[in-house]
Amino acid sequence: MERDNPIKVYIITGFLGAGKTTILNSLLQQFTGSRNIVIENEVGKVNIDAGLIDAKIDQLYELTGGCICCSLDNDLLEVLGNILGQEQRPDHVFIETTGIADAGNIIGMFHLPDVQRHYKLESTVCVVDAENIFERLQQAPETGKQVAAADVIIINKIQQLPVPQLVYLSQQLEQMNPLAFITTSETGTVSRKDLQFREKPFPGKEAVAPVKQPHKINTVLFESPIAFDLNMFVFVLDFYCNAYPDQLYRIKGYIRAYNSKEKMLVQSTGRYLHIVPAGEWEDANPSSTLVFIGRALKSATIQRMLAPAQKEKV
Ligand SMILES: Nc1nc2c(ncn2[C@@H]2O[C@H](COP(=O)(O)OP(=O)(O)OP(=O)(O)O)[C@@H](O)[C@H]2O)c(=O)[nH]1
Repeated sequence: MERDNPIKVYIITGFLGAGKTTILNSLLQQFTGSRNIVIENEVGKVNIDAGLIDAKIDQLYELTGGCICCSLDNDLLEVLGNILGQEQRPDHVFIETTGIADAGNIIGMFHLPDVQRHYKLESTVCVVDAENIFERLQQAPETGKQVAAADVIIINKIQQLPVPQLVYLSQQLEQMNPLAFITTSETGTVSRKDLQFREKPFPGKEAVAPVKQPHKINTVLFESPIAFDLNMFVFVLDFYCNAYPDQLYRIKGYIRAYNSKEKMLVQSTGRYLHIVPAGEWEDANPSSTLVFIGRALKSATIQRMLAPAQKEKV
């Protein structure tokens, strides 16, 4: 099992024209001195973005005519396999998705055991176009999923944006995805430091967004001292994530599992669900805390959904 020196992966998402390639070029300039590979995905037959990468990189893979989140998912896995066969392995792989990609499905691939053995997903970055993000959120559900799946959100094209609007936009994004770090970019430039994954404290109840915005993306915080039956918990979440992918975008948190001293880290983006032990509880009274991000989520629905997986209080 090879885990010592995994290849670091960065996924760059964002709706069409948000500024993904511009941001990627700016980032690549800061990764000189290491071996970098870029994977460009374009829904059309011709990859325009590939020609726009002007930073020095070691190799460029172009995947065209579909999306690596669905029709070209095997092509992405094949490329990841090919990279491993190279004489000199890269240090970093940057993946620029199409503007309409379901980011959760791509993230899910990096949790496949065979992929995880060689690759480490460092960060999923979502580039947001400050000029039209609210329209995009209403027009395209993928935009909401991209925001929800991100570890880092970059608000781009802010030159023309009055400060109060920028503050409002940041607050809205924070409510949509309280787990992500939010930063801004004036001219498509961003610092490498902003990409570093940092665990953010979980939002308190006061940070949870009401569902009154027109885009209807919100967060529900679930907290309970009642232990979960792990098998049932997996069954229930798997079922709901697959049944409602257009409503349930992301789940993250820790649960208390019945008959286990360890807390379990739960991550779900799109249809994949990943649960791993995460050390013993430091708290004398352990309690599960889960953040749900999605479209028009209601606290009562989440509670009803999880109830069958909860054991009696012990
Ligand atoms: N004014 C302004 N324009 C920007 C900024 N960042 C990118 N652009 C422009 O926005 C357009 C789209 O930028 P890209 O980087 O190609 O966006 P993309 O998300 O890769 O686009 P697609 O691959 O088509 O989805 C280009 O004309 C860029 O020059 C910015 O910060 N400010």
